[in-house]
Amino acid sequence: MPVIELDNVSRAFTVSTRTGFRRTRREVRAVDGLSFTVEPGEVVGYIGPNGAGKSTTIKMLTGILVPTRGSIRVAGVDPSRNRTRLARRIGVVFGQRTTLWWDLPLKDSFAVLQKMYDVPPARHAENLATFVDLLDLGDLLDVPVRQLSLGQRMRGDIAAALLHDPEIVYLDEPTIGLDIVSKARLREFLGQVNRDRGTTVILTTHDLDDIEALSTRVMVIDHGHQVYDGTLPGLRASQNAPRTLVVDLATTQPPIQVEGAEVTKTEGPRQWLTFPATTSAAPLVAQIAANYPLTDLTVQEPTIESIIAKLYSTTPAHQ
Ligand SMILES: Nc1ncnc2c1ncn2[C@@H]1O[C@H](COP(=O)(O)OP(=O)(O)OP(=O)(O)O)[C@@H](O)[C@H]1O
Repeated sequence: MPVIELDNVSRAFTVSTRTGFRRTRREVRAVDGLSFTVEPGEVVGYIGPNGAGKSTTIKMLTGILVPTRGSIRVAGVDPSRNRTRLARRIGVVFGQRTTLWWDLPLKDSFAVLQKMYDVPPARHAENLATFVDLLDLGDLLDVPVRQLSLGQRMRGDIAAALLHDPEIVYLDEPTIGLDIVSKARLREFLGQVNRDRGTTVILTTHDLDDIEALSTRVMVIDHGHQVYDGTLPGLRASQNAPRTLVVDLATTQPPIQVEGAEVTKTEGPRQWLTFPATTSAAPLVAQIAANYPLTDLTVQEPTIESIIAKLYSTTPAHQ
């Protein structure tokens, strides 16, 4: 049974703008007719350009915002009518803000949360020990939150969001501003929590490496509409973005002639050829090997960045 269900959900805002002495009111549909379900244990990457409606969706899922139209159920309840009850079953992390108490040492914030969520002391101690170990928080527990670096604070925030064993966790830009090592560590931790505890994860991010590392499913939203829902390989295939053959020849040559592929770049004896995603690379490789002094060769898949950019540019709202 789905743990999250949205049925034709919309949320509009009235925005007033002023030009000279005239004030005009305009309706912005941040989310417009959105329907989807999420099964327990899924890790869904929820992506879209700025202003697409991602935060509005997450706010409706946590019950902070009420939809203008449509219905939402999270863990079997309507979030806006059961906000307090639902709070025990969900965890939320906003990369840009902390939910920890600024002046308290990290461990005191954790203690407040234990009381707030009424977590049995033994369970709290067990979770704390696990998270301190996995997130390497041992030396930070006595440090006031305001003295933590961004990466340290983020690890603290993620532990805080998970201490009460939520079934669902919403992560809004959890790796924003972190260095590569911290990002990798956080992704590994989140993957482990999902595997070990079956926690459902909704991940909003502009860092597509987060999605590649963690998500089994990608949902793309643009102008409040869903424009894609499926796997990452499926997203690649749907956009039919060309693949690239990187060919190393024994000697520098003019652009080589290969039927079904086109040279787009040369650099000394190396040449780059693009070919349609629907074509197999094998006959191209055979052609090159038969006609040129081939020494090495690799096939490059299109980057997700290029695929997503293509998807945004082809959605109706942009045309
Ligand atoms: N409280 C509000 N009042 C008026 N308009 C709003 C409000 N909140 C959001 N909007 C508008 O709704 C649209 C969607 O905003 P939302 O914050 O959900 O986008 P987002 O996908 O999270 O963007 P970003 O990636 O920039 O965080 C935008 O046009 C935004 O200006």
